[in-house]
Amino acid sequence: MAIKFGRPIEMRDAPRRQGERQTPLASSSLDLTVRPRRNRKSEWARRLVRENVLTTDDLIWPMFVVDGHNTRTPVASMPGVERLTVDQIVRDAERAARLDIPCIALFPFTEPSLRDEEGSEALNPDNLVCQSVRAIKREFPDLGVLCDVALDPFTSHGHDGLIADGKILNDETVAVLVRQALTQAEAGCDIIAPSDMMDGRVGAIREALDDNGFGEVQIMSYAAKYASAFYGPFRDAIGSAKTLTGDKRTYQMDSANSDEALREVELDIAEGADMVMVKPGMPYLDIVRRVKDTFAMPTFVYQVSGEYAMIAGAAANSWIDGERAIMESLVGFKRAGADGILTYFAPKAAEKIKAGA
Ligand SMILES: NCc1[nH]cc(CCC(=O)O)c1CC(=O)O
Ligand SMILES: [Mg+2]
Repeated sequence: MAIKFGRPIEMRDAPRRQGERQTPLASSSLDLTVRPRRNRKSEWARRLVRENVLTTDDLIWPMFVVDGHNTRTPVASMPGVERLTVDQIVRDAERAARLDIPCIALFPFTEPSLRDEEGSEALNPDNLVCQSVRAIKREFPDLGVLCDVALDPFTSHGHDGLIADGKILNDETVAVLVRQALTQAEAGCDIIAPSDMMDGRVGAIREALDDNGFGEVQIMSYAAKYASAFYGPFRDAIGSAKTLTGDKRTYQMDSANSDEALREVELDIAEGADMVMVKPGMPYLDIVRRVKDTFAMPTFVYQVSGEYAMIAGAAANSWIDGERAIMESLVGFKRAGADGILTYFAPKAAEKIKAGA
């Protein structure tokens, strides 16, 4: 059947039956040959024609790590999400493994006293991220661990790179990011995920990993990352919201752009990215679709903190049915072409999937 704009051409002019019917219609009946509702008549019929499925294999669970012991601190703007001390991160890693979530992602809340202009704590082999990776890998070597590469959790100004005269320096920042990536790889990180949006960082990190015996460490590039208001709660969670000076629009993308996302993704693939990511998620589903269709790469999407807060906040007020909204938003990413989703809803969604719901 020829399809144009998603509709079979043959159907456009013939929605109704031609000629005489054997059985006369009741006066209120439409004489329709095609009734799409037939395929929705019951749960088994809907399951039979369902085009996309969400499985636990599609999920990456981002977690926040903080200094201390045996403590879980709620993040006010992300109801249900907590900052965890390293021992508690290991407990949630165990939960991830039990739920068949393939991979977790780690983000640190760095003590303000450890933050400086250069983000030097990023290079400390004993920083919270590295401690967590080692602790997790000791107990759960088969759980994937992704580490974010960017300086914002470690800088006093909250930017992802080094600053001089109010400008974010590109090449100087890349040199530091390379060292940060090596530090994380040394700790046992499986996937390096540069989220900084400096030009050329994927190639530089790939070369350094290969030169230092980390040829198997993957790179998931935040390739099309937009300057977004939806990162607000994340910046609360890592403690950079109050300190951030200005915004990130000289390095993160303009939300009005789409072709530019393809150019960014193309560059990161050429530089050696194994997987690419679009971020944020829900307002950028068109970008996910274009990236997947254009490059046929493993394509990930980040349902970011503000998206989480919108759903969790509305659900907490009973303005929406939270569980259904979560699953609907996640299958929406699959429908758009995503191979996987970073989402703070990962454990909840995995539990629901496992319960067969
Ligand atoms: N470069 C850091 C980084 N890595 C992931 C997020 C956002 C994640 C979220 O909002 O859930 C950010 C924030 C930012 O760029 O300001
Ligand atoms: Mg780029």
